[in-house]
Amino acid sequence: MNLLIIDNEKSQRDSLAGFLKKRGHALATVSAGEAGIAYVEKHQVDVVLTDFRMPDKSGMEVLEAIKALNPVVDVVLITAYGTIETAVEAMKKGAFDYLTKPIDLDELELLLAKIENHRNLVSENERLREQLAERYQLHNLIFQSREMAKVASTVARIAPTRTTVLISGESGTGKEVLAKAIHFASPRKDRSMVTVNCAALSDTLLESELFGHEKGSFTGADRQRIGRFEQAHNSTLFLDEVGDIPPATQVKLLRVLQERTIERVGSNQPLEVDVRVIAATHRSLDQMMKEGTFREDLYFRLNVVAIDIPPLSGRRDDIPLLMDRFLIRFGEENARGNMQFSKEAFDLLMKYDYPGNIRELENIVEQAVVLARGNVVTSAELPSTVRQLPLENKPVFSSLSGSFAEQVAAFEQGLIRQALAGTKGVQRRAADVLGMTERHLRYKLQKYGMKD
Ligand SMILES: Nc1ncnc2c1ncn2[C@@H]1O[C@H](COP(=O)(O)OP(=O)(O)OP(=O)(O)O)[C@@H](O)[C@H]1O
Repeated sequence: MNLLIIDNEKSQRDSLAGFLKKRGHALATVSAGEAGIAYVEKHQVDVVLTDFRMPDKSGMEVLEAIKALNPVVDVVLITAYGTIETAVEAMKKGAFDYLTKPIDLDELELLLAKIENHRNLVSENERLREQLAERYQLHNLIFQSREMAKVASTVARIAPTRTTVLISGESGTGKEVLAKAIHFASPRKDRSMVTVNCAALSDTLLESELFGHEKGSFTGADRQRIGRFEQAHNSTLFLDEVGDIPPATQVKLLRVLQERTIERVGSNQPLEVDVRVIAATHRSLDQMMKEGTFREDLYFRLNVVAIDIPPLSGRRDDIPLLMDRFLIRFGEENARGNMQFSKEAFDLLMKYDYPGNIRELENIVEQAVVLARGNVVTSAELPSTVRQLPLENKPVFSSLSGSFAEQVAAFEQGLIRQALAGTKGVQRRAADVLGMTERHLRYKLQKYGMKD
């Protein structure tokens, strides 16, 4: 360990130092309290052995100062007059222990072994806690909004189980990202998550995709095929766009979920599978169920835990963090170094509604990074839908030309026009809005030749 001895008596310092060096510790010595505190401030120290009575500071003051600087340092007080009171006070202030003079070297050695043991345990605990935190830090899921924190806490609760989860949310809100986050926070994380996009396949193909088929079971089935359920054995199966599963396949899916066995198309041999199913939909299954296009029994099987991801416009607190992370990511991917948004680009992106949700934000930032000339993304690189958003703090005049008087006049006219537009031309109310008398407003209108 790294030890520091603080003692004003040279003989005591030297004898302790000699002994401790021989025991393999790294050692520093100082002769006063203040110097000891300064040393701790600048160096890595594990244990401080400090004398109790010193001319400049008491051992108790040294103890307090060191603990305030770095609470991880263990402090041992050395006192000539061991009284219960001093011991109690020292322990209360956070000393690891105290020793009485003359120091019994065996006792000192035992004490240091105890400290070392304790420190190892503490760092082991910290490591375990970090590992735990890492596990609960959701894989690739960026958020800071309260809405998503709620989602994340549900995920943390249900991830370790095998419960079926139904994720709903608009397109691009991150349903697949969330499914992966659940998978990676689950005990199944060491096997890959298997994904099926149910909307992308025709009825027959979807069935064989999900459950596999035997050779010759239908035209074109020229060899046996392992289905996604079998592939996802002991892992997670993500059924994206589950609302698009046709009714006949819905029945089969329901049976698999109930019985936990599958049959390949063209076989009646049941195979047991242990699969956790996460389903996602951008459609309202609730509505589809009412309309009779989605089976009620399947809906309840899937909807054991329901997670609804709000659209990005409903959790605007996530926007700046996502902007920032995407800027870093695309900056790195395109070897553009440290990128930044100009103030105007930032304000516009903060204002936009993102009908395409996170996917749209991601695309906008990627495109802007690619188009940017230097390291700054300006509003010129943003799509016109974003660029054309009105910004309240936009200057009234677009260029600084003309004399001071001309610019002030233009500014005043702009304000007056805006106020009149807001009050549908009613001058009395416009004057109120502008905080001037009606007479003053009329004077200005006349002065600028504006329509009365
Ligand atoms: N919380 C998030 N943090 C980081 N990236 C995200 C997050 N949510 C979504 N994304 C990104 O946004 C894009 C869309 O996400 P994803 O494919 O998961 O959405 P989806 O809801 O499944 O969309 P769809 O319904 O269209 O399939 C992806 O590129 C993903 O990386």
